Amino acid sequence: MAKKAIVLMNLGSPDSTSVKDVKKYLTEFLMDERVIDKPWLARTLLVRGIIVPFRAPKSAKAYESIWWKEGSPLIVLTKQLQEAVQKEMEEPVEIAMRYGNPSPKYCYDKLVRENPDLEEVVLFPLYPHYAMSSYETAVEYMKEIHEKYKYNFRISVTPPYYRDAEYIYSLAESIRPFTEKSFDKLLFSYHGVPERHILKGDITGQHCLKVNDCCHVTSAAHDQCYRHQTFITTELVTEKLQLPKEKVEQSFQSRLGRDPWLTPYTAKRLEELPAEGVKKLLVVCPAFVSDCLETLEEIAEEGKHIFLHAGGEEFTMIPCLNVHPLWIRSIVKLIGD
Ligand SMILES: C=CC1=C(C)c2cc3[nH]c(cc4nc(cc5[nH]c(cc1n2)c(C)c5CCC(=O)O)C(CCC(=O)O)=C4C)c(C)c3C=C
Ligand SMILES: [Fe+2]
Ligand SMILES: [Fe+2]
Repeated sequence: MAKKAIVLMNLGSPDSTSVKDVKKYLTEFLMDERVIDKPWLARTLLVRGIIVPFRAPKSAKAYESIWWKEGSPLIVLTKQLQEAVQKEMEEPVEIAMRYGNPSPKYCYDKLVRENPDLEEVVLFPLYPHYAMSSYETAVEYMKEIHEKYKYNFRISVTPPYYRDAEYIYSLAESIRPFTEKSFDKLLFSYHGVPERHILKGDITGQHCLKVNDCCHVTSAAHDQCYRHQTFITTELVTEKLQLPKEKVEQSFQSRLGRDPWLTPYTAKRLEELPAEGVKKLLVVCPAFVSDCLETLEEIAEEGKHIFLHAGGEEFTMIPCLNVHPLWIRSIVKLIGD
């Protein structure tokens, strides 16, 4: 029985690849006001009336193409991560998903049942970067459930670790073996967000996407600027791997809807790169620490197809950190800090 416990928090997946389960998952996900930041009525009409009915059958097919016999890769890999971290820690380690299962309440209840003297829970978001639609919503929801059900333990939160030396080292070392054979470019493809989210998150109200080269000009806004934080991860990993700048590029994937999202868009760059002389491409997706639909389907299947169809010759997707031993080491270190 422990006084302190760790919760690894991830996004979540549908319970199965059935259209019904995918609809339920997408509705919970997209009705989150930190994901689709429109007033409740507009969001409800858009999500329940348009996005979910049209998207669910397509998403269900996409999930089917990557589903493992044990379940969703994201959930299976997060469980594997839990087991690997647990081996290195005395405190109990649990997982909780922002949408779907296992839910935050299920996770807290299990911890309390098994550890009646629990005093503190450390939340570890499996997102290296701060975004309203990922890190923030996960943390705020865990806090909301904690308050709603009046649990007796206190919670603390691991800050975004996008520039943490151990994290950068683990990411760089996971990429290194792929850079040891010949390649033309390494593309860092991050999950995108609407530009509006970046403007909303700007605590100064006058920096993000307003100042020239905003993400490289010092600002208090950067503590919550997803775009800035992704650039820093790319720059630090590039430095660590001693790669020439011209062999590295950054883009943003997974755009939903017609609003402007962060650019350049990955799909567009994959189509353009072969004509620019890039024939052998490596792609890494550091917004995700566990492989998931967005890496296994959107990049490794769809992205590869776009690139090869446009004249590319070799496309290699570098796996996420998943259960890389250096990543486990950095999680343990970050939790201890
Ligand atoms: C407005 C829509 C979305 C925003 C903003 C968004 C931000 C965001 N998402 C992740 C991580 C993941 N997203 C995943 C899937 C996914 N994302 C969206 C929409 C937005 N995400 C949708 C609709 C979906 C579902 C699948 C689909 O229909 O395309 C996943 C994979 C989940 C899985 O089960 O494998 C992850 C992980 C981040 C980090 C982020 C902001 C930075
Ligand atoms: Fe997403
Ligand atoms: Fe910025």
